[in-house]
Amino acid sequence: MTVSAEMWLGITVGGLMFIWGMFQKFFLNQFHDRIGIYGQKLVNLASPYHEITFNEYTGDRFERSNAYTTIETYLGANSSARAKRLKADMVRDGQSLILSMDDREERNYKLTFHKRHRDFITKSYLNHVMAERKAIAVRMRQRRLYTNNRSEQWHGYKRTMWSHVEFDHPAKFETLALEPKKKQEILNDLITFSKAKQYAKIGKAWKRGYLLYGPPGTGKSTMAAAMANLLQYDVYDLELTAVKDNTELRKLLIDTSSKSIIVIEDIDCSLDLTGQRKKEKKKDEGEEVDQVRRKKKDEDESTSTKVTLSGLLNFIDGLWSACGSERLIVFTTNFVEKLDPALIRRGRMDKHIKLSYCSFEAFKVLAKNYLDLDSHKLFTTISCLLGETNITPADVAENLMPKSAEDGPQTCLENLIKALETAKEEARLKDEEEERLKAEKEQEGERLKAEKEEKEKEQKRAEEVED
Ligand SMILES: Nc1ncnc2c1ncn2[C@@H]1O[C@H](COP(=O)(O)OP(=O)(O)OP(=O)(O)O)[C@@H](O)[C@H]1O
Ligand SMILES: [Mg+2]
Repeated sequence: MTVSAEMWLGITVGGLMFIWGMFQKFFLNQFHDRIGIYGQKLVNLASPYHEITFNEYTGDRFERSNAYTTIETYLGANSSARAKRLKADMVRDGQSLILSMDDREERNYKLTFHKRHRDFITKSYLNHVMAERKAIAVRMRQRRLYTNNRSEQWHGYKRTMWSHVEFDHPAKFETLALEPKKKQEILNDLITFSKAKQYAKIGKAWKRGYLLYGPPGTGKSTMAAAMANLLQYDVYDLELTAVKDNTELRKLLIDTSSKSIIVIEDIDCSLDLTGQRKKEKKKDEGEEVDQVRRKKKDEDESTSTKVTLSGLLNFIDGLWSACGSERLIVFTTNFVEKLDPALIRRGRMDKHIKLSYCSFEAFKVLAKNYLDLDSHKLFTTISCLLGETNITPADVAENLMPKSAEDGPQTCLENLIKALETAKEEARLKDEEEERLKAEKEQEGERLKAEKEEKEKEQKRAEEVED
């Protein structure tokens, strides 16, 4: 072959390759696409199934699609159970791992359904997924315990009315020592409240007030925490003595989120009967404070820094709360009789719950909690003693707690019996002492009466002699 013949062949082969490339690019690809489209149409015609795809990212926005994240939450663990590539994250307690889909895993969800169910899927099912997703998000979120800051901290760069920490209280209704009937009643009330969307429909703020009263150590604070845990609410622990006036109180309320429980502990100590906030005791240690200046300061305080009863009533009535949001208000007190009736009338404090000394039923809950006991031969003795003396659940719990590793249930129950006997003896001595004081007082009264009578007689006699 000559050089020119070789060159000609080379050019021809090159030309053919080029033409084949062009043919592929412009004709075959289009042909292929068309086949794809028509093929899919044909399959769709034949197949009764429809499909919705939810891509993680839509359009050219670099934001994750809401629909995708909704489904991700809804499917929860299921989606990662099927994924081949997983990534692990440490959860907040640092003790367990959460597995989720790896970033390189293809991210979209496909919902396939029979075309006859199209209406059901697009109208009902997807709405259900969205509603469920909200409920799941509420269940999963880390709840918070808020405490109110003094208003001096409300301004500036880090201004916050409420400071928060993670709310991690272990209290549960199951472990609360209370008569089962009473416990069930409270549980029913709370659950009915949490589902009562009609509150908003009838124009009533979706809130409910609970007044928990009883002696110290009967579980008022524990119950407030159990309520928050049951309903999965945040807790706002409102310290009224740190609130300057009604305006501040209103601002604080506006700044609370929905699905929350606002707790005011020992309400009787924060507000006195006349509606005047009790002044906080301030220690003026060391330096002598100028009397005049101090008087002026007190006057200023009494005119400008107080939360009044009516301010608190407005607060409770939810006049300032956003409608439709779920809020519980809980007051605790040791002295219910000290509270203004207006403050605790039904409608404001819808439910009054008396927490009292430990009954046998309540003791059984504590024995189960602390010793995992359902029955024991010492229970009869304990039942008798509980009927004869007053002891708080806090004291019972304290005695049931093993003091050392060797302490078994028998020892703990014996400790409790000893404590009950001591309490009974102390109560007997106290009663005796009271009786003695009463008798002494009566005797003294009689003596004074006799003395008075004797004096009167003497006076009469003296008058007769004079006559
Ligand atoms: N009814 C109860 N059920 C279970 N545990 C209880 C109960 N009452 C008290 N306790 C235990 O006693 C401790 C003190 O209880 P809590 O703080 O709830 O009492 P309180 O009624 O709020 O008292 P105070 O009036 O002094 O605020 C709790 O940590 C809890 O372990
Ligand atoms: Mg308390």
